[in-house]
Amino acid sequence: MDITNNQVSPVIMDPAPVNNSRFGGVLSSLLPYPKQGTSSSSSKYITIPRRKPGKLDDVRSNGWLDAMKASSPTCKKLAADNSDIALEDIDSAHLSWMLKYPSALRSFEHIVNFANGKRIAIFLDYDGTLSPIVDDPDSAFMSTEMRSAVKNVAKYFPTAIISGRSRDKVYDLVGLNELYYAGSHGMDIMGPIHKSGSEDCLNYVKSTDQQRKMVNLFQPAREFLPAIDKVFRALVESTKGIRGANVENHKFCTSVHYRNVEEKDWPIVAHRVRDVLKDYPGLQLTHGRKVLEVRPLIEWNKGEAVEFLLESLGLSSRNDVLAIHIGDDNSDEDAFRVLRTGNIGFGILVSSFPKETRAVYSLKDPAEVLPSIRSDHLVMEFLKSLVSWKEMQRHRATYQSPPYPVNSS
Ligand SMILES: O=P(O)(O)OC[C@H]1O[C@H](O[C@H]2O[C@H](CO)[C@@H](O)[C@H](O)[C@H]2O)[C@H](O)[C@@H](O)[C@@H]1O
Repeated sequence: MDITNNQVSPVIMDPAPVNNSRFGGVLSSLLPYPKQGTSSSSSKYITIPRRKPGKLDDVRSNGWLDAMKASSPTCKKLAADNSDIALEDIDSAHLSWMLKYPSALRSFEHIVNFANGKRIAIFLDYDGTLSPIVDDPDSAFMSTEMRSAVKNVAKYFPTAIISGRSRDKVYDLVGLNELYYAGSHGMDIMGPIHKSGSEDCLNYVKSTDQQRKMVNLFQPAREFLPAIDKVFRALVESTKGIRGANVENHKFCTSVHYRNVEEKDWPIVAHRVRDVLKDYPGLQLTHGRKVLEVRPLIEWNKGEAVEFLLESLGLSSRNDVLAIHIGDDNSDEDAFRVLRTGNIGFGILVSSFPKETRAVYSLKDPAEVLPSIRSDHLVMEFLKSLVSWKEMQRHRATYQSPPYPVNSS
């Protein structure tokens, strides 16, 4: 049996699953990938390994431009024609991709059957997941309906936003106090007081949240703050002549947007960024959706942030936890990977086009690719379905319990 779909036999398995004691060998046989690592331990948060600087990739020979072109491709059919798309118009590559990564909405029954009796934790990316992708990053607002869907989810399940934006910016955009927030690709986490009590290390900062409640800030890249600030200013300076280029400071990382730059000028963006980065061997470059992201060269990403939050919430090393991460971007792959390899849960990739992913499910299958159906609406539908399912379960539990106390003597 496979968690991805109970009707079709969809997923070609990797090598035979190993028995996973965390899940009593059950989840390992349900998820398509076997557990490879062990569960996280709090001691790993004391020192986060810094990676050795590598040689800076050459813009032409090493595929910066290919990656820039590949990031966030537009589905030609959608761009060219806003009219109805028949299912038969969707190419076979997409259909076979969908067999491998079925729609989380169409597989909902299967997901909740599997989740029954487990403690669910929800991790959500922001841009392209909770909000639609727009040209101006400052105008990427989530809808009021989405906000209320996320708020409802958080009533029943611990919920965290894990974004490439700075924590403050993403908090301003989401505006819900009941969530946990991890900004700068997980390098700035505001979470609960760590259950293991191991916060006495350099990476932790005690702070207060918007309601003046004591919280822990976990910032494993604090020493990079001056470098990020400097590189941000250098990038602003070096790209200021490029029409449409825009640089954002996200505190522990910085983004160079080229969505609004004419494609003929993309090589200029790539060269300028590369030239700046030559002076910063402690920083690395990653590719997002029409954005170049500059971040500290440390072993920390959205995947580590998911593990960290699970541990802080007292949800790691338990057999009954199911973590779900929903995201659309390359950086979300780190979270998908951790969930797969740790057999902790699964990822849901939001994508209109087939792509390699470590997620188990997708949102936007061929029928959902209609231009009138927005990805964030599908994510909202999934979140609402989870809430309805949970409410139904509670209702059933109340209805089935005897109306009077049972005398056990
Ligand atoms: O991890 P995320 O929350 O998805 O953050 C990744 C990047 O998101 C933002 O950029 C993306 O969304 C913009 C608004 O829709 C869009 O204009 C841009 O092209 C996308 O890449 C954010 O502005 C970036 O700084 C983040 O790195």
